[in-house]
Amino acid sequence: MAPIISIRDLTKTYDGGFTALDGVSLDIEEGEILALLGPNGAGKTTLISCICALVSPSGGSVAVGGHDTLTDFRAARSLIGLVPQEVSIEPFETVENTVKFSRGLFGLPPDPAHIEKVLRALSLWDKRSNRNMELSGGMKRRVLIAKALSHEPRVLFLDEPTAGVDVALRKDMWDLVRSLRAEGVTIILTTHYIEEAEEMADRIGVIDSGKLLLVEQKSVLMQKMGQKELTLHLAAPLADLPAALADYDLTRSEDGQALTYRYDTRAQRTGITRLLADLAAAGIAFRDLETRQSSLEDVFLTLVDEGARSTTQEGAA
Ligand SMILES: Nc1ncnc2c1ncn2[C@@H]1O[C@H](COP(=O)(O)OP(=O)(O)OP(=O)(O)O)[C@@H](O)[C@H]1O
Repeated sequence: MAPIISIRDLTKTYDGGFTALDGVSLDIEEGEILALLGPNGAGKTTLISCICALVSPSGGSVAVGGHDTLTDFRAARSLIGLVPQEVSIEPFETVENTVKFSRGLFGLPPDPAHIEKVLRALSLWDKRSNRNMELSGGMKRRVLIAKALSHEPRVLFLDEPTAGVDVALRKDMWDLVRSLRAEGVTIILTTHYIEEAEEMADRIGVIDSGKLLLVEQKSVLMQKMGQKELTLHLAAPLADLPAALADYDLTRSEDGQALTYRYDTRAQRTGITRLLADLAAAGIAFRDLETRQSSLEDVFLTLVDEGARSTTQEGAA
């Protein structure tokens, strides 16, 4: 099946000369939840804004549902619901009218039943006659989501939807995201909460300095996370790894005082028993050991760190 969003070689250089996107290519499949992770200033909002045609790219192309966002803007935009990071709603308008108005902006006929469904799903039905200015911060965020869903989009963008919201609202939001996905809506979210991406996403993309460093199925990343490290602090420093241990995924510390063995926690055999026997046979004794589980956060930090180093090297070359 053709991807619902197809991004090719997208670049964005802002007027001041800053390059916020640097050759991003990505296909997003219909019905998936994609989480975009990246540090502050990585380019996540710029990417979303280019896909939603709020920011004009400097190069490359984006198609949504087969419609080019530049040459076929209206058709592309009508498929998209966007929940922006910043809360911006008309303070004196009522909740219900705000959401109805949003639907009208897309040229769709009124559909009170749909508006009611959306407001109920977001626990806003009881507040429908309140003015936006009378709502709490969390409720205003819900109104933004209701607006984004008012025209029944096939793709929903959530730009840091849970930044600064309480646990209950966060849970509600994720329930809603799950039910939308069940209806076939494609969801792209940015978040700083790695656990959230871990829980919700089908695929995870890591972006830094305007470059997409990785896009991977969560299950594949989880496999990487399933890695554990066993560090052996040796009784005496080791100058070189003996050839008898060459088959193990072993790293010698710089000072030769420690050996680190990486293994998959879900593999049938970890290989630790055999390793310890082979170490003893090679005459290598250890005085202490520790184990450590790598997390998605480790994977993320390593990628961002490696990305930063390769960018510095490119700059120096
Ligand atoms: N209108 C603009 N003019 C100039 N530079 C901009 C503009 N908007 C964003 N930038 C710059 O582009 C880079 C990427 O910004 P962007 O908002 O896309 O990052 P982000 O990944 O969404 O960050 P955060 O996690 O902090 O929201 C930043 O260095 C930012 O300062």
